[in-house]
Amino acid sequence: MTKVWGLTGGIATGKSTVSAWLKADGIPIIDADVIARIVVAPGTSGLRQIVATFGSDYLQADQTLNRHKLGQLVFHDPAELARLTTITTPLIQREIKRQLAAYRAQRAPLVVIDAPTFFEVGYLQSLVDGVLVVTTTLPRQRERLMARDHLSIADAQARIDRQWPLARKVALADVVIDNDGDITQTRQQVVKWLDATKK
Ligand SMILES: CC(C)(COP(=O)(O)OP(=O)(O)OC[C@H]1O[C@@H](n2cnc3c(N)ncnc32)[C@H](O)[C@@H]1O)[C@@H](O)C(=O)NCCC(=O)NCCS
Ligand SMILES: Nc1ncnc2c1ncn2[C@@H]1O[C@H](COP(=O)(O)OP(=O)(O)OP(=O)(O)O)[C@@H](O)[C@H]1O
Repeated sequence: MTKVWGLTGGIATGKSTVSAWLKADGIPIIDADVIARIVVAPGTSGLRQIVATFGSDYLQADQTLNRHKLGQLVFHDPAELARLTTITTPLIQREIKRQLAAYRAQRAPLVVIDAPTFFEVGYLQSLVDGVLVVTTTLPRQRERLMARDHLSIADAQARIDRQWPLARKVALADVVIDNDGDITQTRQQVVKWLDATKK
């Protein structure tokens, strides 16, 4: 039986940091952010639908999606974000389920689904045995997001505001990973969870 765990948190709270450790430990990761890129690659119906909805201004010269420009639009306007996710969510959902079925067929003992909007999309909770939520304080989250993505405070806050508050996600967690401190403390919490889950 394959055990399936969700891995989520807020933007820049440390999901990728945690999932990189799990991957290094040989655990298969289904990464929703990676899938979100694949389903809008050149030649896909996802990209065609985005162009039909938002216009060809959102394509770069090489015909790939101008992610920065689309991000500036949708992260500042919930209605525009909803128009985008109406296109992307079903495509991402199909690919997550396809990858999960493949790992189950291989009898992988443990699979992790890493998704920033794990709870927001609604369908993922029914696929997993438990959910890990990586959290930090809001000032730390904003500071890390600004530094990593070279964003202004307003742009960082707009992205944070497009997701559920961290407290709401923490309330739904089976296990909380507190990533407010030193990275080694976070690592210890992940190792503890992994040891318990592998048993
Ligand atoms: C708007 C887009 C083009 C911006 O691309 P960009 O390369 O700048 O950012 P990237 O995709 O790496 O996302 C960065 C972070 O933004 C946050 N984010 C992305 N999509 C969403 C969303 N729909 N709602 C809230 N936050 C989101 C996540 O925390 C994510 O880790 C892109 O985020 C996108 O296509 N989003 C819609 C797809 C989606 O819902 N992805 C989440 C999968 S669960
Ligand atoms: N404990 C920590 N101490 C200092 N910096 C950290 C810590 N944890 C993560 N970071 C840094 O904070 C930034 C955000 O972390 P990470 O990219 O893992 O977040 P994420 O949750 O995957 O974000 P996203 O939702 O955008 O995918 C990165 O630059 C990372 O190196």
